[in-house]
Amino acid sequence: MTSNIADLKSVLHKYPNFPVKGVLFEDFLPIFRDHRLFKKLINCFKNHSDEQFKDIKIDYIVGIEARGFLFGPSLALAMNSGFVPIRKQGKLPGECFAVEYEKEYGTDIFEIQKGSIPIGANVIILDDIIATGGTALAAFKLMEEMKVTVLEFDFVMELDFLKGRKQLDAPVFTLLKEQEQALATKN
Ligand SMILES: O=P(O)(O)OC[C@H]1O[C@H](OP(=O)(O)OP(=O)(O)O)[C@H](O)[C@@H]1O
Ligand SMILES: Nc1ncnc2[nH]cnc12
Repeated sequence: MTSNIADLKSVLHKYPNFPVKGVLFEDFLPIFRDHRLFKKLINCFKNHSDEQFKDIKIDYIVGIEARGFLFGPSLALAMNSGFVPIRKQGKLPGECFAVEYEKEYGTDIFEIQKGSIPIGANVIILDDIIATGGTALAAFKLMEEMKVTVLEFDFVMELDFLKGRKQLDAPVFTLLKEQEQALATKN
């Protein structure tokens, strides 16, 4: 596991002042350019879930637009779970639950299709990064509307200094912890 983590971390790239001035943008897209790293990413999350939820069926991976869509369906397939998307407003047909939220660099509205997850199902919410936690909290609120159980939030990266996980009322697992980011941003 440790060397897998180091391999995955080695290809991450930071872009200062993107998409707005003052934000240090964490890009995890290079992971997908190498199928071996992509496979490691999926295996690491799957191994974690197998250990963490030995006797619990994870019914659905709920992926957050857009980057949660890049690896959510692959992880769901590996875990024999379904995949359900949370999308930005106006993209999903049919009746939806909606919630407005604030993130590190702006505001948005999320939607999920009513009835896309059965009441009482066990879900994991998946995204690339937790920054302020506004996005993840909005996803959680949608899960409350759907009356499902959030077993965990899973992220690839976390901006510790923004303390986003404090907002969340469910366990948080971050595959690649990024302790050094606070320093990088201040410099
Ligand atoms: O913890 P927060 O401060 O809420 O920020 C985290 C969110 O921001 C990014 O998404 P973004 O809204 O940029 O959308 P995208 O994935 O569609 O580019 C990222 O993929 C997370 O979803
Ligand atoms: N610093 C950051 N890098 C990448 N995605 C983000 N989403 C919110 N903050 C971000």
